[in-house]
Amino acid sequence: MSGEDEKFRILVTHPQVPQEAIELLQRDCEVTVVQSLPPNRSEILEKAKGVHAFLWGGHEKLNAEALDAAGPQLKAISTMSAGIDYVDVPELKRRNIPLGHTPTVLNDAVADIAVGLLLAAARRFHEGRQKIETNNWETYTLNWMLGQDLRDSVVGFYGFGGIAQTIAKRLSGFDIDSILYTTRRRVAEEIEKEYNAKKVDFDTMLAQSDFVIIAAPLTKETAGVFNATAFGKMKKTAVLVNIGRGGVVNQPDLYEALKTNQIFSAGLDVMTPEPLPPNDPLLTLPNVVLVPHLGSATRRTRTDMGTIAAHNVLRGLAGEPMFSPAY
Ligand SMILES: O=C(O)C(=O)CO
Repeated sequence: MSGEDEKFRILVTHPQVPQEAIELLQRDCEVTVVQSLPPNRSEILEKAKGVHAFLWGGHEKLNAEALDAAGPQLKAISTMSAGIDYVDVPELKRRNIPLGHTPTVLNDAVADIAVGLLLAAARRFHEGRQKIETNNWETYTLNWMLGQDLRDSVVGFYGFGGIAQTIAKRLSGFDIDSILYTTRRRVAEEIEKEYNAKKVDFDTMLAQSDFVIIAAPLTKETAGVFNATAFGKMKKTAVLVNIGRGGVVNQPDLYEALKTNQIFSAGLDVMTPEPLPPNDPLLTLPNVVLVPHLGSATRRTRTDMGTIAAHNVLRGLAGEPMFSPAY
């Protein structure tokens, strides 16, 4: 489109999408930004009417209702996230609407959080703080608050894509022994060599790993696979880290496994539901470290995610392949 009256119209569905992204879109398009925080569904639906693209800034449901609210001229959408579990992908495909998302750019930030959670859970940071707060710092015993070593450990990954490989790169600095990973498809041989990684079945990965890191998206296949049976196959000394999606874990089963010391500890960036209610039983356990889905929450990453989402949208509008297509 060209000329003042014929500009593409884009709805940005979150008021905190970085200014850099808005400015990119504004160069050639007319941009409307949702103002409510948290974004109000009715405001999104009302402002969607007649737009040609969405920059979908939050994790609000992106479904037929939103697509209908825009109308048949809607040509392109990008999320500002790697995970797209809140998107009705079959519905978008049915309508031939290309979808972009923002993987890769957040690999470093999410990997940093994963390593932080792994160390915090292995070395009992949360419990340690509780000991100080309750005046239970036992200086007299040598065997107090012993944790798990990363050195010479076997690290298991459930999912071995970009984020997992970025975690593996960081862990190589901790002198781990090797990596076992469970995925549908084997990764390239060079990658396996680089990280001393071997593809194994789920049960072997669970049984042989000292640390198990969930770095898989939530899909029909991954939902709830970390359940009582899976925890029963893990080492009693194992540490579980989840930076994928809360739904991959059966949370009541995880609670039981931690409470009964069936596994050693867990570090979670993602959980069910989000936000986790303050009275959730997980919060009563000393051996779980929780952070409120902060994986991609760094300034630089957020800006990069916004910019990539904007490029996705602009390319989609131009009928070109998106910078990072979701399908
Ligand atoms: O972008 C995503 O999907 C995330 O969950 C980042 O933590």
